[in-house]
Amino acid sequence: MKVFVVGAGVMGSGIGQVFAMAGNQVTLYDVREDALRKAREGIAWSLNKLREKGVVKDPEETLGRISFSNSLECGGSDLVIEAVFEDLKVKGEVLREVSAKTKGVIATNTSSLPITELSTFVKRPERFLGMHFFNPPVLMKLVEVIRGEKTSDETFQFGLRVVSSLGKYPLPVRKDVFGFVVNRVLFRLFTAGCSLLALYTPEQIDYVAMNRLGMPMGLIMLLDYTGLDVNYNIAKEASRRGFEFQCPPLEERVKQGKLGAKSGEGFYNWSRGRPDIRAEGGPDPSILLEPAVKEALWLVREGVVEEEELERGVELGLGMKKGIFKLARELGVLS
Ligand SMILES: NC(=O)c1ccc[n+]([C@@H]2O[C@H](COP(=O)([O-])OP(=O)(O)OC[C@H]3O[C@@H](n4cnc5c(N)ncnc54)[C@H](O)[C@@H]3O)[C@@H](O)[C@H]2O)c1
Repeated sequence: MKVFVVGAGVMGSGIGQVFAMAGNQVTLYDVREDALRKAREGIAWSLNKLREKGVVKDPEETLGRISFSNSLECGGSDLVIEAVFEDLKVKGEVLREVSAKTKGVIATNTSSLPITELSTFVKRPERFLGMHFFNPPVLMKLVEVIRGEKTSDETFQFGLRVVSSLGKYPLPVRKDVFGFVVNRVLFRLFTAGCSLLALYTPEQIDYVAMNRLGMPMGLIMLLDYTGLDVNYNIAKEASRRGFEFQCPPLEERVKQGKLGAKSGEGFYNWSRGRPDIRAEGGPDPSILLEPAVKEALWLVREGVVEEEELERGVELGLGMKKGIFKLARELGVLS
């Protein structure tokens, strides 16, 4: 298959690499030459690491399947994946241009913009869908495949098949809801964690998230790690689109210039690297989990996703040891 990836940043370069590793012919396009150079270096480095682990046989051959281009000549592609900045205007312009050049399927890797809204920029909205890869695409086994209101059944099924062909799990998101599935669940966990900051320390909350909910990193630490400014912007966008994701302590810190790991301080001090979590007397885990369970139930009831799919998606996307429903039953949140 011929795949054209627009935007060679963190996600675009990873997505291009994944497609090349699965034997596809890939063109990676960016407007910035330095982004293309960095992408080539990053992919070459990663392929060599994967050879050491026995995952990739011939890094040179795999890299040879990727062309790095500053020309948006995507005609003849079977699939175009848009992975530019998370900005409606930028994405709109790119999609309009791409759609004038290809009759192939177009997918967006957006994490928070509605697929249906983005589909207004393309000529054939029935051949448009969401393909939400997780970071880093090479290592994360999950891809949410999102059906917009106008996506045809054929395009949706094509998206699911393509993701399977990459050796990843395609999580079918049958309705275009804000944040899709895994992030909606995560935002509910964040909101619960944030509200408990009035009563507990970040360490106490994170200790429970890691040791009782089986998360690989504590919730408050994850906010710091992914960037408080990034999460603050997502929270604002979420509220604007009718999904309440509030965290006043987050806003306070952003206003003080504390942006998390990247600025050296957020809820934690990162000056000596990733903080150690040792704490006693944290919250009851069911209080942390309950809003996420309600969200998961809503997603299933609304026909967005099926229970087993959601379980698998949360395990793979959030790295949780158990699915949300299983955990909820064990903790007595669900009977
Ligand atoms: N970073 C993550 O953790 C993550 C996870 C899932 C989804 N996403 C989504 O993936 C998309 C890309 O995010 P990212 O983290 O890779 O961003 P990034 O900033 O690393 O990369 C974006 C790239 O797009 C390029 N670009 C911008 N405008 C362009 C244009 N008009 N034409 C061609 N290239 C253009 C930039 O030069 C840059 O190289 C966003 O929609 C984001 O929401 C990100």
